[in-house]
Amino acid sequence: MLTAKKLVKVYNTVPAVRNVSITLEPGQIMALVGASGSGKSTLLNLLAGLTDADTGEVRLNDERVLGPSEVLVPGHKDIRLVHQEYQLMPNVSVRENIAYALRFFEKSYRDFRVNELLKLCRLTDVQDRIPRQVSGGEKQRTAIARAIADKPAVLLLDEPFSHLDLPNRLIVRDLLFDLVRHEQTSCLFVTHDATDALSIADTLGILRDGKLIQLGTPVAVYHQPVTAYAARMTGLVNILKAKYLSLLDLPESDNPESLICLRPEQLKLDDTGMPVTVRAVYFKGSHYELDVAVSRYVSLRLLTSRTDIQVDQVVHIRLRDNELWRLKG
Ligand SMILES: Nc1ncnc2c1ncn2[C@@H]1O[C@H](COP(=O)(O)OP(=O)(O)OP(=O)(O)O)[C@@H](O)[C@H]1O
Repeated sequence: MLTAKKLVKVYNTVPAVRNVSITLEPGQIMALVGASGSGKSTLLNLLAGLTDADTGEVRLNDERVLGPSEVLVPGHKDIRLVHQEYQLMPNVSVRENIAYALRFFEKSYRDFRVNELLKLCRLTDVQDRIPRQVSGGEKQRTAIARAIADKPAVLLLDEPFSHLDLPNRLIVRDLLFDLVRHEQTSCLFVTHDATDALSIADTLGILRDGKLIQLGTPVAVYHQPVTAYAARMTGLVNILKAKYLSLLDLPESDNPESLICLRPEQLKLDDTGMPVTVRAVYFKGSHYELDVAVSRYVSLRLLTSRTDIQVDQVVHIRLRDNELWRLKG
């Protein structure tokens, strides 16, 4: 189990990580989501023992993970970090890049394990190519295969999905899923886009300005975000002041300035609902996203499978159930 307790890191005067505590169980996938500059990379480096914390500590089971000022070779043997740039050896094949991580093992085991990793990471067909002859997705999977070759307890990934197209994102998502299931590796990745995090993580954290402002299951964070930032980081959302609830035929709350979070799927088209004007229609493949004007000041997003909605059309909308989520800020 990897635990971080009250980690703090300040660069000169810039606080990059503020008092972050997390626990990562074996076989668990955790995603930390945050905007650019929220401290994601710094936190990963602290967890990997590659940056010294100002205060706080990281432990793997009962052992303290030492920082670079305390050891000759920075990093912990059971914790691996896959960087965004992959850092592969450019002049040797995919297979040899992976095998290098196993150079201290017997050849028969090394061959067996490399074949297993090539299969797990869907790289068998490109194993003899050098990195510049494979795609970005394949490079990244090579970096993951190399990182997990000697079965570390913890795999940390910096933005594993950000440079990949959709098919490759799905391959990496499935790969991480298989990895934790087959090898009981703990996996923590950071990302600025929660789309993949929501579907794969057991636990989702929201980082803002170096602080972990929320930690919970993806379902809980998605439906009950603590702030407007957490709501926006986890998907499409309507955020409106409580004083506008009457426009939706809902009772206003005691504090008219408090913020209400309404996910688009909580709204539906319903002929008995409030009239609104369609401002835009976006085709999303499986459905359409509508931007509707409720008043001069309030517009909302909702989803529909109807194909007949046009811009400027008046439609009627209603809340699916009367459950509203109030944000704290
Ligand atoms: N070596 C450094 N020296 C000074 N400030 C730094 C250093 N590294 C990061 N910072 C600052 O610390 C804060 C957190 O940076 P960090 O790179 O951890 O964020 P991030 O969430 O990973 O950002 P991004 O998504 O853009 O990579 C930022 O304000 C950044 O400018």
